[in-house]
Amino acid sequence: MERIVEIEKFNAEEVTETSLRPSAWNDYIGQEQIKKNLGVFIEASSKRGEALDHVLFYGPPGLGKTTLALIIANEMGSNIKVTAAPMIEKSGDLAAILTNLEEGDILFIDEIHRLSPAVEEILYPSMEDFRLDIIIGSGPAAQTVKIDLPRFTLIGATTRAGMLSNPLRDRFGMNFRMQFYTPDELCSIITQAAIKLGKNIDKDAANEIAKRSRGTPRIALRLLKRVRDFADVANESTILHERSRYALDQLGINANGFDEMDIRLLKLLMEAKGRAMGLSTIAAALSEDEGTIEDVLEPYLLANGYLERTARGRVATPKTYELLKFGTPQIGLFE
Ligand SMILES: Nc1ncnc2c1ncn2[C@@H]1O[C@H](COP(=O)(O)OP(=O)(O)OP(=O)(O)O)[C@@H](O)[C@H]1O
Ligand SMILES: [Mg+2]
Repeated sequence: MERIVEIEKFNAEEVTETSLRPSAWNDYIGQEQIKKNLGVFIEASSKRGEALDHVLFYGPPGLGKTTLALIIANEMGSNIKVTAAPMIEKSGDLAAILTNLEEGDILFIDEIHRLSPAVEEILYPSMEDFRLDIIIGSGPAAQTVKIDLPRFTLIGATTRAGMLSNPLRDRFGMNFRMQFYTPDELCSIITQAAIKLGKNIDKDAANEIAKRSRGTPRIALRLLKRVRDFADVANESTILHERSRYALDQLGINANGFDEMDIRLLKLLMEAKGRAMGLSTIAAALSEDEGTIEDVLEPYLLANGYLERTARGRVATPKTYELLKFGTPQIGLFE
């Protein structure tokens, strides 16, 4: 059977990323625990000749949720239809997608926390009973028409797990939280991608990029491309450590991979001189919404010990003060 991969979402980033995206299970580096579990479930459902149970991936952007969904389809030899919640405006849009699926197909919905309540309502029975309930007409004459759907697998992805409604979350048979990548894993991803770009890369150079990538493959690949530009201009066929360090410095990439928002958040906390700061205060000061700070910005800082959550709010850790040279916290929180 020939596989069809339909991609509806086509922004510039997706297009440039596609060429570096691994398509085989073994080329997907890291997320070992997720891969191990998924491997078992995929094998079991294949053996039974059934569709895989619905899967939800959540975690910060660029950690490989979309990539993993495409790889699952590849592994199962299934067709995959890729879409994103903001593209499914009306319940009719979702009904059209669902009725076009075939037995064993995978439907990938990105940013699934953004589905409207009306669309979610249609999704529930579809996920649970593979049945579409459509209401025709209105008022006393309204009728519900039930349409049977083929058994499909829904793969949902979200950066904002907290914004998912409970009934929706409960309907996924498997939930996987994506982890940040270790520098070693990022090194392998960078080296693999460099080969695809037709370049050799020195181990130290790959390491240098890995260290500054915020634990995130998307950032690592972006930095690799920019470093490659510097190497190309210098007519070097291999990306060397010295060149990569120079390029990253020129690009203003912090040695710890912090981006501008990370720095703004950490500086704000350090200005509080060790006093804990509540989420809503931080959100107001940074003009960002609370959920984004909690789900997108903080996980990396928490995972690496730059930030702590206490009962009273967030504080920067001594590691952060040390790193950003801001003096030590004034209030004795760390004694
Ligand atoms: N484990 C991995 N091994 C190799 N490359 C990876 C891996 N994970 C991600 N990538 C690369 O990183 C890029 C970003 O991954 P992807 O688009 O899957 O992230 P995402 O979690 O879906 O992000 P978003 O939340 O923004 O949709 C892709 O181009 C992919 O090539
Ligand atoms: Mg994605």
